[in-house]
Amino acid sequence: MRIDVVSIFPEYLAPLELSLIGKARQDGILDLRVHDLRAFTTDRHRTVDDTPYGGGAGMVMKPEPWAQALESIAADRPEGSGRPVLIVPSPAGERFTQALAYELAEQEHLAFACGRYEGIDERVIEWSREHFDVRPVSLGDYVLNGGEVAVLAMVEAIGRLLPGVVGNPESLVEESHSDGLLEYPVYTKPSVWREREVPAVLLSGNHGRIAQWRRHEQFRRTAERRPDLLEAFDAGKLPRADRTEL
Ligand SMILES: Oc1ccccc1-c1ccno1
Repeated sequence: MRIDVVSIFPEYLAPLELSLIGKARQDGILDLRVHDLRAFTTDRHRTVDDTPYGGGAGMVMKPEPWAQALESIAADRPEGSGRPVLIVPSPAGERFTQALAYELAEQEHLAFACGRYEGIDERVIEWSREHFDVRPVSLGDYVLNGGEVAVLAMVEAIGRLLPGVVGNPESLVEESHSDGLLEYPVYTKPSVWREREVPAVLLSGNHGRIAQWRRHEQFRRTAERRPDLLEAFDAGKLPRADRTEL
């Protein structure tokens, strides 16, 4: 998979050089490129923002540097790859979910546009549809100062689903949201810790009963913490987690 990220703070994406995503890049599973939006400006001050039409506080990101950056990415797309997906992190986007992570992990080429200030001139989003499948995406119902943090989260959630990134693909199957429910609680040695015991069933060696207990714990936790997920589960709206291999 090829991923391009455009930001005025490219160093914000440095954590993607670490751990599993960093290793996936070294192994050639993930070709991730970070671009400084200011490299696509032409004025002496490398200006990327200006005052909003219609007034209001803050500044808006100018359209032309974005068009130059995105045209450059579209022109450099991998040989034979389909239409790239442009993900625009935004509080006004569709919700990022595990199902969307699976969907995006199947793409050959993703581009991320990290907005700052009050956002990117809307005409960039419209213009981008000429070259990309454009998806405004929100991490959740809260406000960040820019898209970089959202990109870190999404690239990790997507990248870890690619074949060869996590050591044991089985671990992708039994995690929160993989089957529409929250994951069960986990325990390790010692069996008694500060007078707290591990549930006896987990020490029984009875794999059928352990599986039953774990499933019950998934439903109990989901009902307690995320009843909204339980409704979706009951309605059969499961995320596409039926794949251990993408
Ligand atoms: O609040 C934001 C500002 C810029 C880019 C993205 C966001 C955001 C908030 C939630 N998900 O994305």
